Amino acid sequence: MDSHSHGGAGALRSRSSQSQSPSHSASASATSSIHKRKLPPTSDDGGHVPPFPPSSFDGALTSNDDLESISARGNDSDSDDDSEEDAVVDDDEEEFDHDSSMRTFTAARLDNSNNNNNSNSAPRNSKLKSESNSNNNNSGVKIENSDGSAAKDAGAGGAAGGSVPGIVVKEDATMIFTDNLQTSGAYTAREESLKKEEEAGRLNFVCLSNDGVDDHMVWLIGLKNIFARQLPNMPKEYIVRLVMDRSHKSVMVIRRNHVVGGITYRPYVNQKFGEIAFCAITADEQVKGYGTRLMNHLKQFARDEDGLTHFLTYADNNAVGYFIKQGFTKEIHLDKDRWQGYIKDYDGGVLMECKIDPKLPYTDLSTMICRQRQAIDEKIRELSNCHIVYPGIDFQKKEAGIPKKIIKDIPGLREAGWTPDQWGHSRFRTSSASTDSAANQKHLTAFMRSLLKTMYDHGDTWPFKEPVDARDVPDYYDIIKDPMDLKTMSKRVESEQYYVTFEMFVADVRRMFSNARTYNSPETIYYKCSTRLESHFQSKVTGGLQSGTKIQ
Ligand SMILES: CC(=O)SCCNC(=O)CCNC(=O)[C@H](O)C(C)(C)COP(=O)(O)OP(=O)(O)OC[C@H]1O[C@@H](n2cnc3c(N)ncnc32)[C@H](O)[C@@H]1OP(=O)(O)O
Repeated sequence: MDSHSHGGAGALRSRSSQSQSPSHSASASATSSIHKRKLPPTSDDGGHVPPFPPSSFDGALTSNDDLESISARGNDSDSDDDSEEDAVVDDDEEEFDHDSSMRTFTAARLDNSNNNNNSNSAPRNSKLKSESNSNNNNSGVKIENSDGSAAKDAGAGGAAGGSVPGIVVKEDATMIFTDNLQTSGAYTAREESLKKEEEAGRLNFVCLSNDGVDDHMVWLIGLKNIFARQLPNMPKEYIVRLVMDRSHKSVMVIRRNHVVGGITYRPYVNQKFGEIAFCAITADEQVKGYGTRLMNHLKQFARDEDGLTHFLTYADNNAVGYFIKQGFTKEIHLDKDRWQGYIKDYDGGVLMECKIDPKLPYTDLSTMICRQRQAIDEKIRELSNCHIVYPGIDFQKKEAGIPKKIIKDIPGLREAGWTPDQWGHSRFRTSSASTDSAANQKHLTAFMRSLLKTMYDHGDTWPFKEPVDARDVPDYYDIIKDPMDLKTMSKRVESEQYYVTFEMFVADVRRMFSNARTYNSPETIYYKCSTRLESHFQSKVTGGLQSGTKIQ
């Protein structure tokens, strides 16, 4: 990138819109002296300026200077620069003054410059973040049948959810992805709603160049005004010149016959790439999805009408994020022979490239994404039952979190892949399959006692025998909020009342080991002891269960 310096402050301008930082401005320039566009010898304009202004606008805009002369004037001084600009865009300034959206932007910009002298990208980004977050939150809505009862078949691999009373199956994927945009992601939702606006005729995307048609000229001037406001460091003459240059085209968002924003680009048809010169959305319509939809229309148009395969642009530093989201990269893969010497260089910007896909339905991406999500959802349904919602259990508790009655089966547990041989997750039963709960408790206590003994006998037990003494380890209880040790567990076992299920006992053992690994780092002896003792415990549980006591 060229980084020539310029004599006068008035010359130091870039396309940069939002960054008001003096340092940024001082390094940023897009005046003709660094504007290195090299017109291709075979170019349709052949290097000469297209007729401008069009006949219908005679007198409205009077300057059609070439860029070199703009640069020369721009270099003079601030006041020169201003007066020159005024001479060129006097009439347009009128429009600015009457454009409330522009006033809003100016106010916002002043606010920003008060709050943040270097760049307003931070507040801008936080706004973007919060918007997208709120959208994302919406997308977390759980979809179930509205009546909560009409369960549907779970699909190929699914359980027979439809026939089980009380089971709720999430709504059909088609419904989720086409009728409920909240679940479809912020991008798709925005694209879809703008598409609907287009279909209803309230929004239009048009691609025009300076063709002399009155309506088109009004729109082009509206777009030029937006660029001039949104890219304040760009010389206004330069904007006028490119927007009205007949070798450039502009894709515009038109709402209620007013321009909301647009992109001006120059198609290099022979080289099959386009150069995006300017891109902006009017201030009070930004971050509503127009920029994305505009880019999608541009890509579709440039591919289908101009036969382009790539776009290049010098993205302003503070707009790089936007361009990345539109598929642009900083790596330029396009053969240099195709573009070097053709496009304009800008300071304060990053050269970025976007490959235009030959097949993608750019203006209907939302439908494509919805279908992809639907296909993935269907695949997940084939492999899992996670869309089936079971009614749950009536888990009545006494004080100590102990079930009043034994729960025979938890709905959905077996369907989720649970098998009775998974230790630690089952109710304790002796092999005698006694239904006498007192006898069961006795067997359970004996089994737990034997497990504690085998741990006590193990050589790695010493760190776990007693509760950790806070005098020895002052911060232990700051970090470990739920301590456990073998002595405490022994007391609980001997009470013959605490551990009424084997899971409760196993939970305490696991907590004791996980505490040790939370507080201590892996290379410590405590950590290693916990790992070894736990595996010893596990093997004893398995062995004990196999030899007479079983859980189910
Ligand atoms: C080549 C050049 O012209 S470079 C100069 C680019 N133009 C400007 O900087 C002028 C001021 N800015 C604008 O006019 C607009 O904000 C544009 C054109 C950059 C973007 O248009 P918008 O309508 O605001 O974009 P849209 O609402 O579609 O946002 C698309 C995504 O880009 C993000 N985005 C928009 N602007 C920016 C930005 N400046 N930086 C980072 N991300 C951005 C949005 O948050 C959104 O992200 P999400 O999909 O994750 O929610």
